[in-house]
Amino acid sequence: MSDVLTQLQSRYQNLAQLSFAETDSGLVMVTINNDFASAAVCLHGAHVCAFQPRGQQPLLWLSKDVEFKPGKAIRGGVPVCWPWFGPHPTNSDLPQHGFARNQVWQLSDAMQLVDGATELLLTLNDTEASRQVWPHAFELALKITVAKQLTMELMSTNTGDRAMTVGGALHSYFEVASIAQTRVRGLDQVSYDDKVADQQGIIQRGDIIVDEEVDRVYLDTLATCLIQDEGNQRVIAVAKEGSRTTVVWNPWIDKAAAMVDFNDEGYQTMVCIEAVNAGDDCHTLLPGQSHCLTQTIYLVD
Ligand SMILES: O=P(O)(O)OC[C@H]1O[C@@H](O)[C@H](O)[C@@H](O)[C@@H]1O
Repeated sequence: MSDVLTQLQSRYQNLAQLSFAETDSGLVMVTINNDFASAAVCLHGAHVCAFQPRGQQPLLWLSKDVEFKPGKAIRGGVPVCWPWFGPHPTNSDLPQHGFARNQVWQLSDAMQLVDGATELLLTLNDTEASRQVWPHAFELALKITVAKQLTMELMSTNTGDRAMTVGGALHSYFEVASIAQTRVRGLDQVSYDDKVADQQGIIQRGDIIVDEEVDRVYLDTLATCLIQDEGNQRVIAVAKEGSRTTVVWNPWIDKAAAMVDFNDEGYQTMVCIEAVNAGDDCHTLLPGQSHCLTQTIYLVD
């Protein structure tokens, strides 16, 4: 057992809602169980791997071929993409979706709230290595509240002495019974860039139906999306704040097959709805300033 695991178990021994374990590769996983839901959070990437309201099916999709490896992003759940979304704008040698999802975060605080929900605070600060990739002093904090709904608040703070510009995403993978019986509502009439067709400024007409590879950047939208998961007879709501960009992604057959950590059939039971800061929706923070990107997911009653 690693020192980190022993320390966490001792520090939170009185918080019965939490338990700690390690993957074979040494990543620390926090499991949360309360009256409302269960969840699992990996300290590697501050990655929510699972969320399941009591008596319900899981809301988040995790690849059956997921790899828990130091330095590698976890396939499924909610990767935290930061401080940029997608490829780095000027240097293709830098990692896609930034570096935060490949770092080990600290569990800075955990508590039971008065209503019985659980709150975790995970933090990541700049290091010598991060400053070589991205030359800024920062604190990144992810507050995760596990209740009937799952709320993730990603707070970026400039702790340095010059301006920094942050983009990123809460890149949530949702589980559906069958993508053929799924619709995504909430983006009707919104303009989007289609990364598959390499076309800009297309207008969404009606609901989104995923019957091919979909990789779309919806612009200037604050909308709550509703995933109508007919096969499970449920509707998952995905609400957000601090983001005017929503990405909808499903890799479909060929791209799923090309990813070693994405099981070949997995595209049939998932869709990503991502709360994003990208393009002109990035935020320039002066010293001491912060930006908060929030995503909340829940089942519609
Ligand atoms: O494989 P990654 O780096 O986790 O990215 C997955 C997908 O993430 C989405 O957000 C992008 O729009 C896609 O283009 C990308 O393929």
